[in-house]
Formats: sequence, structure tokens, C-alpha cells
Amino acid sequence: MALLIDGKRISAEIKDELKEEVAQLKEQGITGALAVIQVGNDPASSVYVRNKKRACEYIGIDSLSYELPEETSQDELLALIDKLNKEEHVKGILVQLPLPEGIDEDAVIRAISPKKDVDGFHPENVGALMIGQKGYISCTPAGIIQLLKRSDIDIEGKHCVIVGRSNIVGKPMAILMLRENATVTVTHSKTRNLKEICKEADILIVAIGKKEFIDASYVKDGAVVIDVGIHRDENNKLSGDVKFDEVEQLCSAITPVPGGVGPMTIAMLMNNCVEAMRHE
Ligand SMILES: Nc1nc2c(c(=O)[nH]1)N[C@@H](CN(C=O)c1ccc(C(=O)N[C@@H](CCC(=O)O)C(=O)O)cc1)CN2
Repeated sequence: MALLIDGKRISAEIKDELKEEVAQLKEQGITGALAVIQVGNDPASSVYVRNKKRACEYIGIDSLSYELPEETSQDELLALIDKLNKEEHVKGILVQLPLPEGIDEDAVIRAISPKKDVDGFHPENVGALMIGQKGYISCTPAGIIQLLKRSDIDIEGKHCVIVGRSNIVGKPMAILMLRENATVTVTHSKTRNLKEICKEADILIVAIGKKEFIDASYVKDGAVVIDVGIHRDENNKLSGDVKFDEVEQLCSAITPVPGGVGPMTIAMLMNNCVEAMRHE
């Protein structure tokens, strides 16, 4: 039987640790707020934003919510970010992605002060990660490292194959796995012999954005499989990029969807917010 890597439990454990730390910081007079900006009303984004605000409340960080209409201009959004960059009590700023068409995501990310970029998307933080310096790390890949470590899964010396090369998951994931001394292969939609490469993975991390794309024929016996995908069907049922029922039969450990990687994204966001408070 494959080990079910329980992201819900591990994220709750991390949030409990952070709650204690926030209480200690408060005793030293250190407080802070996370500013959460959503433009438009994409239903999935609204769920994630609500969960981020709930997590702030749980661990004891203030949250400031900015729900802007779909037709908000890039200049208006940049002006709000500029204002929040200057507000002392605001320790973290995040703009929920994706943004409506017509707003340049890169320009928005660059406008957030790197010191308040708790998503870890700013080029300064991405660059720091590349060269092993301090900075905020993108929450989903950081969460996957925690899932592996807290499930006692060894990374060092393992062949890790990552399917997907996004700036938010695939690329930072590769750097983090290298940092843990894995041997890393990054694959993508144009990779030849994808199946053969995936079959060589000791740890297979799938973030390709295609519903149930990875079936048992892509997975080596005993591999660890991490599914980053989230797809919602017409009945609101969630599934991932991996055919869970097939793959769990032959792998040694697997993340479910829901309840695997997703909750870790929010736990690691909270971790970055607490780090921002510590840097007072
Ligand atoms: N500014 C950001 N935008 C986006 C990020 C991000 O890290 N920062 N990542 C994703 C969405 N995301 C966080 O914002 C996110 C995705 C999924 C989950 C999660 O808990 N999923 C649950 C299912 C929840 C549901 O849909 O009912 C699970 O997998 O169990 C949290 C956060 C893109 N945008």
C-alpha cells in the first residue's frame, strides 16, 4: 500500500507551529499584516483568497483584503501596491494570480517590494533562490519540500523528475531539489520520450496542468509521486494531473488531490509572512 502523503495534516502542523511563534512575537511587541489583493472574481481565486485570510486569522496575523473589480487598470493596481509598500504595518503583500487580461503580471510582481513579496515571485527573490541566498521562496515548491521531509522521504541522491517548467512551481522546484542534493530532470510539453524519462524518476513531481495526464505507465514501481495539479469538474469534484487510482497501486507514496500539495501552499505563505514579521 502506498503511503498517502497527508498535506492537510502537515499543513495544520505547520500552522500550529507558526501560531505559537506569532504569539511569542506579539509578546515582544512585533505584529504585522498581510495585504491580499484579488482583481476580478475568478471563483477558484476567491476560494484561495478566503483560505489565506482564514489562515492569517488562525495564526494571529492581521489581514487586509482588497477585492478590486475586473476592470481595474494596471495603473490603479500599481498605485495600490505602491501605497502598501510604504505602509509599515503591512509586512507582506500578495496579488492573487491569474490576473485579468490586459494586466501585465510581471510588472505587477516587480512592483511589490522584494521585502514584502511573501509569494517569492519577485525577480530579486527568485535570483536569491538560484544562488542559495536568503529570500522568500515560492510557496508551492517550498511546501512540497516540507511534505517530503515531514513524511521521512529521503531526497539526497534521488533522481527527481519534474513535469512542468512554470516560474511558480517547476523552475523553483528544480532549484530546491538540487539544494537537497537530488539529481534533477525538468521536462515539459516539448520533451521527447517523456514517458521513459518519468519512468526513471525516484521522485516524480507533476505540475503540467493537464487533468489525469500521468497514468501508471509513466511511473516506476516504488516511486514517490507528487501531484500539483488541481482540476474541478462540473460537479465540483477535484482531481489532479495524476490518475490517482492507477498510480497509487504501484508507487510507494503519493499526494492526493484535494488534501495534498494545495493546503501546503497556504501553510508556506504563512511561514513567509512570519519570516517577514521577524525581519522587523
Ligand atoms: N499569488 C499567488 N497566486 C497563485 C498561487 C500562489 O501561490 N500565489 N498559487 C495558485 C493557487 N493557490 C494559491 O494561491 C492555491 C491553490 C490551491 C490551494 C488548495 O488548498 N487547494 C485545495 C483544494 C481547495 C479547493 O479548490 O477547494 C487542495 O488541493 O486540497 C491553495 C492555494 C495559483 N495562484
